[in-house]
Amino acid sequence: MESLHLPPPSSARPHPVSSSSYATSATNLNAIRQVGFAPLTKTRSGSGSVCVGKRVAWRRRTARQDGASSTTTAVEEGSGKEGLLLGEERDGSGSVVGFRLTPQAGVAEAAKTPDVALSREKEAEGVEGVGGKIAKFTRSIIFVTSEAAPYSKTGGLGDVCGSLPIALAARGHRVMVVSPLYVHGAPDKKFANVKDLGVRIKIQCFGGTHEVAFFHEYRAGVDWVFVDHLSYRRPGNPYGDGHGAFGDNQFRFALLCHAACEAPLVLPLGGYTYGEKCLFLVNDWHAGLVPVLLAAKYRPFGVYKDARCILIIHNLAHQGVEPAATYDSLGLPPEWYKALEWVFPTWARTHALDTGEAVNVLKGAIVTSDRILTVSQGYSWEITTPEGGYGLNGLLSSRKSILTGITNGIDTEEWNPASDVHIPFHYSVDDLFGKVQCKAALQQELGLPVRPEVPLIGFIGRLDYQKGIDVIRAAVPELMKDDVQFVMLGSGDPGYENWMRATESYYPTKFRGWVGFNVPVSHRITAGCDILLMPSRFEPCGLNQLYAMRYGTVPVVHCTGGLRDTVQTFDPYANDGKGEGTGWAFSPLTVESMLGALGIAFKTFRDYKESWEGLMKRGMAKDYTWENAAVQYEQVFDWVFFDAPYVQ
Ligand SMILES: Nc1ncnc2c1ncn2[C@@H]1O[C@H](COP(=O)(O)OP(=O)(O)O[C@H]2O[C@H](CO)[C@@H](O)[C@H](O)[C@H]2O)[C@@H](O)[C@H]1O
Repeated sequence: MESLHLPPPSSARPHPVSSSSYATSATNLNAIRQVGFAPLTKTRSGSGSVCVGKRVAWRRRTARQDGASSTTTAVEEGSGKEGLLLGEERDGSGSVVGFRLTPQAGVAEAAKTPDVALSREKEAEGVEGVGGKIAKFTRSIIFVTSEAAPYSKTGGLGDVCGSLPIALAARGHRVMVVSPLYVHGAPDKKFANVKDLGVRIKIQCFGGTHEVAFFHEYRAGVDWVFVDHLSYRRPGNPYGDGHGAFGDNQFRFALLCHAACEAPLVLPLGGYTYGEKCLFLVNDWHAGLVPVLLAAKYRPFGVYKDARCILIIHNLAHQGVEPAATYDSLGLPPEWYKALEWVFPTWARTHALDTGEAVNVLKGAIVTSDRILTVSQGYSWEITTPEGGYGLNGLLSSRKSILTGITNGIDTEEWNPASDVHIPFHYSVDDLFGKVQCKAALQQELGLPVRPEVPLIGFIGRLDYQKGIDVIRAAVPELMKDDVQFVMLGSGDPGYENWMRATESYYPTKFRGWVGFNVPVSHRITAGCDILLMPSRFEPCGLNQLYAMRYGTVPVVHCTGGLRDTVQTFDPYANDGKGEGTGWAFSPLTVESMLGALGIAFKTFRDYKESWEGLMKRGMAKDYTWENAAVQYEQVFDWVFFDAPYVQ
């Protein structure tokens, strides 16, 4: 299919008109958009940090200045006419959550699109979703995320935000995913079906007014919404390029959050907006300003008072911390500074005059969200401990009663050894011959000796401290003494990338290091290896061990977080000698204990073929479908609506 080249938003585009025709509290919205959160006049302490003690005085001054904070303009060229009310949309409790309007000129196309209209009607009539299961209460759900596969992916976050929305939509929920439109240069096939909604909003933050546009694709029952702004249109991945992280990431993701808060109010998807009574699912720090904005910018004006927000933590190590002086740019009222305030302990400060003052977006999300979820139960406990809490353990402990974990699912269509388009041979739990062929094909592809009797170990992941890559590096000389083969696929830290290249030339018949991000290769490694190694220092959930088990590849993992929850150490004596378990989870994280676990795995692979087959088959039989996880999410959705909003 011919892919689209998307032009950047510009003032020459169709002129937006008032959004007053939408089914929202228009008067209140206008009030919000007219209230100024103008930047404060800063004074500085000796260290260069903003002096917080002066804030109140500045606030009074700026309150009189009254610059518009966020102006929303929308819909169709020129008309400004209100749509005709055709009907209402009600939730499970009978409350009106949205109105069906006659489509306005700018949105007629979306409403007319037959598959969109038809599937939305089917949902409304209660036609059964995938697996014949529909949620008891259906909700309007807004995912906010920095990445969503297949449009953007650098790791597991993209996988989750590409799959969970579809699973929830299949259960009858109305689901929108808001993420940036990362396009650059040549037309990008991934965005070939994305259409400009013709809606522009103006967001006031970072000392200026920034216009963003919304693009849209309705796919697999989900409204995929892409926020378009020049700052997302650059080479590299969503967060950085060869020179490191982008310096304006705080701005880029603040913009995403502002736009995501407006999306349910201004986007007439399928003819009508999602409305105010919706549930935001915000993922990691990039989306962390959403609950703060709901509490600080919208609720004081009576907007979103029935909405709720759940923070999903995929990785606590990244928190969106920036100098305290940047607070004034975020487009938040000055009196909410404390929500984001973050003071580094004395030992972490760089010099004697450093006051350690910063703003921490994830902290802001933790103190304003209605509930907090992590991507496994084990991790939800770990982040309340000093070892796993990255400084936020105290705060997270204080919110323990609303903190839960749900293990991620996997996309069982993309990751299915019986039909995977990326692997050369197919197989299933009933016929494993294809796996033997996949191993031979992988050895051949990598230029390794084709030897079925040699255990082939794989590693896939970011070359990052989190993934225990230093432990692998320290263990390789010892590991390579054994008759094994090892293939690593990863990118990240240039030091480790160079080490992988050097190791390959040092052990040409045993080691391969594939530097880069390559999804088809990751599938072939998952299918072709006997063992998947994951010595992660911490792992909120981990997806590769789940993919591995589904492909009959036995995981050897560090016993932490989601790895501990999902990989059960092999016990050959259990079950009347038939054995139990799906892999090995070793602890502590040392070279010795990792080599010890690998040694047992090699012995089992070589000498106990039946036990090995049992390990493979038990892993392949595990149910890690998103359908399963979605049902658990729904339980949390019910809980979040039982309670009043945490910040009113
Ligand atoms: N070089 C490469 N080439 C091709 N594919 C590659 C690759 N490197 C990684 N991938 C893929 O990226 C994904 C990585 O997912 P993980 O869950 O293992 O880790 P990540 O740390 O990114 O995610 C964070 O979020 C997820 C989702 O919640 C949590 O499971 C996890 O614990 C947490 O750290 C997998 O799909 C993997 O195959």
